[in-house]
Amino acid sequence: MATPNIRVFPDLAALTAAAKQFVLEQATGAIAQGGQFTLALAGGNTPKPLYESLVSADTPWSQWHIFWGDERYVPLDHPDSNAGMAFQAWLNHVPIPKNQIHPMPTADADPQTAADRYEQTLRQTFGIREGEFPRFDLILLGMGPDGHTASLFPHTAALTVGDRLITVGNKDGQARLTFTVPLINHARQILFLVTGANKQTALRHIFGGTGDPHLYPARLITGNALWFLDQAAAEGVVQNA
Ligand SMILES: O=C1O[C@H](COP(=O)(O)O)[C@@H](O)[C@H](O)[C@H]1O
Repeated sequence: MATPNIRVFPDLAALTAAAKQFVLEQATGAIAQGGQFTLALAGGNTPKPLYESLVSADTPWSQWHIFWGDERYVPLDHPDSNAGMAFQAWLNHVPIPKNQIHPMPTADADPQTAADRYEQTLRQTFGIREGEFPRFDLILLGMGPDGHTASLFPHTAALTVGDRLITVGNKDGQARLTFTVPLINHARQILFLVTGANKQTALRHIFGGTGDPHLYPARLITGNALWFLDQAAAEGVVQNA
């Protein structure tokens, strides 16, 4: 990887405040330039306080378009649903038009059907043809201790999908839906939010460019990425952290 663009914050609260400011700046810039802001959300624990903090933001919500970068294959009201979490923390409380919020579908018996369906949603919304990739204004990502990002897990088939926008991920035999590596890498801006000491080993390999990229899938994200780390994740990984 080229020299990674990393910022370290003392704790989750400081990281969240900076992430909120960053997201709102990206929104302002995109809306000024193109009249809309296309944002893909991460799941997991780390972004939840960011979503909660966005409830009070002063921004033209009617120009926001929300998608998800990955989803567990469970209904929206399931406690594991990434979309369910974001609705409860944030989206139920702001006036983004409902037809501009696009949770990944999880009701089809075959997750591949759902992946195809979401791919169509993206193609129609962004007005792109077969073989083209949309350019999100901002994709939020997290990273697990195993180096997975979105639902791109180590040594799974999803890592090698290069001709699709959405594919089926595999977490210990459980289906997930996920953005593909090329879709993520096409984003105007990617923002990783990573907290906790248990992420240090993976971060060391990712920033050092060492180890098999398929063992640390976040290494495959070579697009325009900014990394926000808390002190615990950065300790011993980032110089002077
Ligand atoms: O399962 C998932 O985990 C990752 C990382 O989550 P975190 O709790 O360690 O922040 C997340 O980015 C992904 O969206 C989610 O599905």
